Amino acid sequence: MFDPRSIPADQSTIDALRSRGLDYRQVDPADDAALQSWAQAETRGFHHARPEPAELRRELRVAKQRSLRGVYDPTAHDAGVPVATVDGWPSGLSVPGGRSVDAWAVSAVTVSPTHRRRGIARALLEAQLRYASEAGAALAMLTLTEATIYGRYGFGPAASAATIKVDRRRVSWIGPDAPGRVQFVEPADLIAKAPAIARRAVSRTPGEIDRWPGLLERHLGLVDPDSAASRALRVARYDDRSGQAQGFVAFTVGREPNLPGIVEADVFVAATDEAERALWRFLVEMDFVTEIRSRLRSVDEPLGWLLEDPRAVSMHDVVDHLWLRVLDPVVALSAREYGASGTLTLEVGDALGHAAGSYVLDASGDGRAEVRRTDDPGVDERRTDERRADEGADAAAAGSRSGRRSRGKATHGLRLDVRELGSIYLGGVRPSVLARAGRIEELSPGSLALADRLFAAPRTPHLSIWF
Ligand SMILES: CC(=O)SCCNC(=O)CCNC(=O)[C@H](O)C(C)(C)COP(=O)(O)OP(=O)(O)OC[C@H]1O[C@@H](n2cnc3c(N)ncnc32)[C@H](O)[C@@H]1OP(=O)(O)O
Repeated sequence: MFDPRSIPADQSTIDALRSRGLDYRQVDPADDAALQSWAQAETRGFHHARPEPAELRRELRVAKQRSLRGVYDPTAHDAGVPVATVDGWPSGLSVPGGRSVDAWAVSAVTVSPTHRRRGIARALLEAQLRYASEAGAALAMLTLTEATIYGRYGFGPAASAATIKVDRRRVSWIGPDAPGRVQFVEPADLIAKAPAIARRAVSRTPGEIDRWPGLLERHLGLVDPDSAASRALRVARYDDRSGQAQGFVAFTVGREPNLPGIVEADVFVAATDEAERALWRFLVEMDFVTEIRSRLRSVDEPLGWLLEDPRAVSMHDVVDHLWLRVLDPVVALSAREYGASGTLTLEVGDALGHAAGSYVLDASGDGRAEVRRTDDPGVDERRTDERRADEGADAAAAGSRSGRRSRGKATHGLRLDVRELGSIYLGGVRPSVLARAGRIEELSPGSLALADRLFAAPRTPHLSIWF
């Protein structure tokens, strides 16, 4: 895996911020005091309380693997605490068809209220995109606080999430019985198996990203196991008929004396549909509760179809959860599978340059597509050659497919900005919807209908964590 700490600080960002009297630098992963100051600035930037000591220790462990960057004001009262923070790291992103594409996660973007609106965030974000390109990421990605911040850097909303609430009194299960079993497990006993289950859950869901070391420990309450929050957490695991662990939920039941409780199940990891059904059934049939809530669930949950009364399930707080920014359209578009065959030109605009150009996407009926850049064929051929070399065994298959396929001139095309390309990439937003909003231009009749069919994904994209 590419080590983000090896990328030197971006010189143009250093110069731009120095001209404003500010220092931009990477936080030394060996300097615990500097990491702590960075973490304090980040929690303050998000208006959070100061972290508990155990949480701070966990953050430092994660931080040592990352390339944290900070902006420092040498004239400030405490010049060792950054006035702005950002974190970025390489991570796989699951795409339709079951592959993972190399992407770059951006997180922890904060600028102190004392230094806002001086262009610091812009400098940090533009540098992150350059690091991502240097690292070979085909896309950058983030989850965000406010939806008005990141469009200007080429990000578009690509996968939604929602809070699911279930009225326990209306629950009557009509779905199939699971052949395996759900059982309670202690978090410490699950942690050895949890990463493998999570990995399979991630790979079957477009929009999910690789889990990083330390995340599952936090989800299972193992960072500070004696805290009240950790002691309230219960964990149940689903094992299939052959005893293979295929999913787990971590939940709390909040209740007042003598009153039924409310289940809060925000950690819900299922590597198979069978595990997903079994874990839902376990939660929604629980006695002595009135409601089951789960945040960051898919907007396409099958739960309503498993109950006699689908209105027992309601969806709340639907948000544009995952935002994507395409950096290399050839690699990004080649990684996913497509829902139809056909040839489509994409004329992509990008004010920051990374993805700007004209591309032809040539999809065969087997789901794969060949993508090439048409406005600079030399660059495209080099990139395609490198990609094929990287893909090893896939190269032979790709070669034989391209032999079968016509390289004829594309007759269908769209003109769009890189933001819209990010939004349609995983199949969570139909190109025709963005065209209705005036954000995609159809270059010839039939192009939108073809694009809708091509970009359709068999599974609605979904990201179930914050990062
Ligand atoms: C991936 C993540 O980490 S998401 C987390 C984002 N961070 C937060 O929400 C924490 C609280 N907010 C902040 O720390 C800051 O307000 C930030 C980071 C959002 C913005 O930092 P600033 O340094 O003030 O932004 P900067 O001066 O570079 O502004 C760049 C542009 O973004 C715009 N902008 C900045 N913040 C916002 C906002 N909250 N809403 C809308 N527009 C914004 C500016 O107006 C400017 O617009 P322009 O392109 O027309 O010139």
